[in-house]
Amino acid sequence: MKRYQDDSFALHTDLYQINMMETYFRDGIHKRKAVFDVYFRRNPFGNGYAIFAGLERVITYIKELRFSESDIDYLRNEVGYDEDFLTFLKELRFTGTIRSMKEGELVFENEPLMRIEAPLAEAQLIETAILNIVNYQTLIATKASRLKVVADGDPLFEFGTRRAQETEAAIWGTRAAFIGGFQATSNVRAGKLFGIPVVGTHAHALVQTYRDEYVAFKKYAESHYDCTFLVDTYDTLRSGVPTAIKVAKEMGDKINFKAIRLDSGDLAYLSKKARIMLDEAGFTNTMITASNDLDEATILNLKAQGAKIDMWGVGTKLITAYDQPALGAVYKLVSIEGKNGEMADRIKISGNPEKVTTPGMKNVYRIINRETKKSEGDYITLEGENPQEEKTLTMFHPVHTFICKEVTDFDAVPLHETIFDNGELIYETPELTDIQKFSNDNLSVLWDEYKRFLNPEKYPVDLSPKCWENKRVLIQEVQDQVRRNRELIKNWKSE
Ligand SMILES: Nc1ncnc2c1ncn2[C@@H]1O[C@H](COP(=O)(O)OP(=O)(O)OP(=O)(O)O)[C@@H](O)[C@H]1O
Ligand SMILES: O=P(O)(O)OC[C@H]1O[C@H](OP(=O)(O)OP(=O)(O)O)[C@H](O)[C@@H]1O
Ligand SMILES: O=C(O)c1cccnc1
Repeated sequence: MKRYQDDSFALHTDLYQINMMETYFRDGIHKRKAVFDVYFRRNPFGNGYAIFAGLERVITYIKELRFSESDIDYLRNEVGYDEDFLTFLKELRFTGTIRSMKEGELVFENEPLMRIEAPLAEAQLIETAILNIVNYQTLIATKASRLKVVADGDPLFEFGTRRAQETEAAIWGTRAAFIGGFQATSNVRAGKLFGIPVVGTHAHALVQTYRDEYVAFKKYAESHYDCTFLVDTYDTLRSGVPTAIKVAKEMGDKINFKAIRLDSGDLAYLSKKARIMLDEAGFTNTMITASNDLDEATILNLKAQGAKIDMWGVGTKLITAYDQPALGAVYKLVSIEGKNGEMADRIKISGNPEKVTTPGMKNVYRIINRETKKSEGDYITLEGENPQEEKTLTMFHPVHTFICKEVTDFDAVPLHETIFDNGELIYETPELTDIQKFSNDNLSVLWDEYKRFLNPEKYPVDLSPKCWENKRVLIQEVQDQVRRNRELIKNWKSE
């Protein structure tokens, strides 16, 4: 096959999206307004919350969305669409409205992270890329936030590029990790692109190159002011730590003996012993960094063992979301314009009540108790409802409706921002450090029960009575329709 230039993201979609676009185009309904929700059904890693990330990349994708000449050539030559449809694709730009959670926002299961209102064909096309971006970045930001909670204020460094699922995952995963609370990265390109602080020690290769640990540390010290020596190449306590101390003493003020790094063995035992050796040599400010397949469970455990580790380098388990590599966010149609121009809500039924979609154009509010300043839960309304106007909010679980509470003195904080308004980008992405701060500050509205690392309490995400009634009516309508269809098929078979 001829090779085509990789010059656009428009084909970064599943073929079925373009096939559906073609059906809508042939039927003349491709310009009807459709509304889709992006949401996930289970918080990742058994966590009590997730951290939303990915919006910046979604914005760039939407802004630049257009089929290039080579895209059209490929579709014409290799897939075989007709010219009129190809002309439509060629002229396509995103003209819809996107409302979204801000990056760094605390988000929960079954609430719309993004709401896309756009001509049906456009909204259909962008599903795959949006999910691709948001699923991964939200997963990594959440993993990073879990690590931050257990690190309890210690600096966390992202070391994962070499183990990431390809280059873009490393870059955008690093950005997501920073949003979730990591302090720095070893990936220099991520530093350049996003302004994330870069950090680096040295690898075992340096010691292997000079063979002798003393020579290696000395050469490194002669070429760098800030020194972190990796002390585990041969024998951490008998050779690595004493050699690092010797070199630091010899170099005196010519270097800043910042840290040693432990990368194997029993990190609790070695760090305690190394701490004593450093202190006894007068290097009380020299810190200990640990790495080696760390994750939140290991860090928590090392802390429980009294490990004397000050900084943590986390690679594989963070950047690959090792224990749960997919978030599972979905993109579901919730409303569509009818022939008469009026919007008609749509539902998708499932045998599992938690998988039944919530129809209608919706908004999400965080209900903050004015007295405690803590969140009572998130509250999903239909468009046009304003929960702030209610004196008393009745919040009930959308499946187990007997779980119910009344809230009176509250602020209803809208969580969605308008990003694109009829195709026009009206949102300015904040500085990454502000996003990180926003993400960190947000955690203070959650009671500790929702933040705990193991078996957290389930955070309420509730529907307004109107939203719930709308869903109930649609379920009824679909059930009636299924019954009618079954009758028709029965009659047709017996004819
Ligand atoms: N005291 C400790 N308590 C709990 N887990 C630890 C402790 N010390 C190290 N670990 C973790 O145990 C795992 C040890 O893995 P592994 O046995 O592969 O490392 P290693 O043999 O020490 O080093 P390597 O094989 O990388 O040279 C790592 O995930 C590490 O972070
Ligand atoms: O363990 P991770 O959480 O994935 O963190 C990144 C790992 O990458 C490096 O090891 P590698 O064996 O690739 O190289 P090095 O030890 O020779 O530096 C580093 O020493 C860490 O162990
Ligand atoms: O700088 C480091 O210590 C580092 C960088 C990448 C991976 N592992 C360690």
